[in-house]
Amino acid sequence: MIKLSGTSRIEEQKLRQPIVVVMGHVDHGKTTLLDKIRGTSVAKREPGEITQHVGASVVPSRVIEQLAEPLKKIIPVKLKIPGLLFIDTPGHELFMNMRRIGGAISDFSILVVDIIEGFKEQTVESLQLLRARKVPFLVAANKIDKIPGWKPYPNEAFINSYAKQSQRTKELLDERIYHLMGELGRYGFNSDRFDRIKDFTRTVSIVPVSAKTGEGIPELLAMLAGLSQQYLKDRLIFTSGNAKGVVLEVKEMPGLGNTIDVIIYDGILRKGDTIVLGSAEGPIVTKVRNLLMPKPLQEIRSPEDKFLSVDEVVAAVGVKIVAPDLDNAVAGTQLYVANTPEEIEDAKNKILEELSKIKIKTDKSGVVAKADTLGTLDALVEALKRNNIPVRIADIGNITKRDVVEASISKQDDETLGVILGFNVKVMPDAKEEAEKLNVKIMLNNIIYKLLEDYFNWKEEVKRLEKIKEMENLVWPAKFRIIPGFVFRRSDPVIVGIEVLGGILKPGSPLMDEAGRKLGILQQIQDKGQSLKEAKPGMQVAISVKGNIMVGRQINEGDIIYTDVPDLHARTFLTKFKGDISDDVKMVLDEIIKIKRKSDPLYAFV
Ligand SMILES: Nc1nc2c(ncn2[C@@H]2O[C@H](COP(=O)(O)OP(=O)(O)OP(=O)(O)O)[C@@H](O)[C@H]2O)c(=O)[nH]1
Repeated sequence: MIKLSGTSRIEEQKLRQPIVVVMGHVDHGKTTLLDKIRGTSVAKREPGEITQHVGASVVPSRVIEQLAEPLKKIIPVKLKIPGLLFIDTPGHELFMNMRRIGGAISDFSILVVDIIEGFKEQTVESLQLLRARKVPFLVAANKIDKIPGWKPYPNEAFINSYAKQSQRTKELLDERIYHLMGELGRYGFNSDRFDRIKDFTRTVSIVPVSAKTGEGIPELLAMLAGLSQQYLKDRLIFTSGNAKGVVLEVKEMPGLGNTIDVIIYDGILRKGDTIVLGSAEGPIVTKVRNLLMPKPLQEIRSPEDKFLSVDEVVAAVGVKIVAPDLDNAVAGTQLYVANTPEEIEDAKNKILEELSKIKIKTDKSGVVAKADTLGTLDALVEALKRNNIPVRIADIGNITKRDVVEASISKQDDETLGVILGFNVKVMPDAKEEAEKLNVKIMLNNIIYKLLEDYFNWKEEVKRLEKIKEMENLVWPAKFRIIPGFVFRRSDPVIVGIEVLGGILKPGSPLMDEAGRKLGILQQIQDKGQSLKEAKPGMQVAISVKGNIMVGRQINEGDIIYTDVPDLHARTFLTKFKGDISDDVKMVLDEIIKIKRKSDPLYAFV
């Protein structure tokens, strides 16, 4: 007989498997740890028992109890939960944001931290998500085999292996644990090594493990099972009503069409049930044609023979659903079984509400956020909000021409908002063309914090360029002297040789004398026949000045001349660009202010 974890003896079953999600920084060992855990359950599988689900793996309680045998003092309880269901793909953005009504689908989480590296960006991000979603967690302090001097004892319980290490190695490990405790404390979490904790409701457990050697895996599983059974009882009570779940993935399967991989977190799902779920266009109502579970590896006869058709599954389970009309289904959406017209109506409303909450058009001006699933979109929008980045449009799917047009509207208000941020999506060819035409920036990344980092770097660069442009448009303070004997033309335009004494002299600047009398506009600066964009102190150049002036009348050889900086420009230098101008420019500006205030006491008043 084939026993599906979670589907046998429905009536007697009281608690379902807790759903466990592994989180943590890239390369800290999430995948390796999951592989080790999966390997453990496959190795100790009973004939016919299915531990591999669709998108998830189950470690039966029988296996956990067997592993925890040497740890009786730490985990005294007999397990009542049927096992632990691990979501197979690590990646917190999606799974932490797949929500069931009133919380995350994850019942418990493992935060993997490389014991050598300590906390990193995604560790902190994960902690923030865990706190926001109120998900209980423990810390797997991974890679203990890398502690200097560590002697590995494969698949041993940590406490046994630890006891056999040298004093120095024990101390080094303890130091790293204290360090982790400090880091957790910084984010408001009390924590300790699991075997030193008295009150598990107030203290986060740190379990030292090696995903490579398997050391500590017995404790990790025992702690997960013990803690979730003890503290999440109400949440784990099995109900035999209509199934509720979340869609992990939408997949096209040869011969089956579009199928959905679903984690059912509550109730029973049967062949023939009507299900309601979300698509980018609205709720989908369809009927379950088939339910598929992976066959145990040993029983697969051919590549097409990977699945086993079952009549029903009960929570918690990962299952593949075959049904018509799933083409536009989106990952991350809720799924409800609804078998009466009232239930269907109710489920459709819930889906609509969920979709409208996430597909937001909030801020009038803001960035465009696109993601592949509802869960990732939700996570992206939340991260943007947390960083005070306004969002004009958030939607699921690839980046289209319409998104570019929307971004270009925001760009008119604020250059730094004319941008599209895409998480795990593609850019459609016409969108790419339009983006080039409208000069809209598109950023793609599959890690949220990197996407935000890219955005902030780009924003800084845009601001810097804007500043340069704005500064270029100002009349700069400058002071120069007409060199005696270097008058090339007396009027219309005046052409003379000068020496810059201070500030930065640029073409287009209006000029004045030391008494503040206007002297026309500086047209060109030349040096050895070359036009210059600016001249700095010490340079001797030729300039042409247009206006109603003549050498010998308004100006003379040897005169000191200043640029006539408009009031608004002077004030801009003194405020916005205060930190960007040199002392020399500031000194010349002070002289100009003195001259100007003789006729206008409020000039450059800030
Ligand atoms: N020595 C040692 N190496 C480990 C351990 N766990 C993982 N590694 C190594 O660390 C590297 C990263 O491990 P992964 O499991 O890919 O890390 P991850 O967190 O899943 O990374 P992403 O999936 O890329 O986010 C790999 O080279 C692993 O072999 C461990 O306990 N000890």
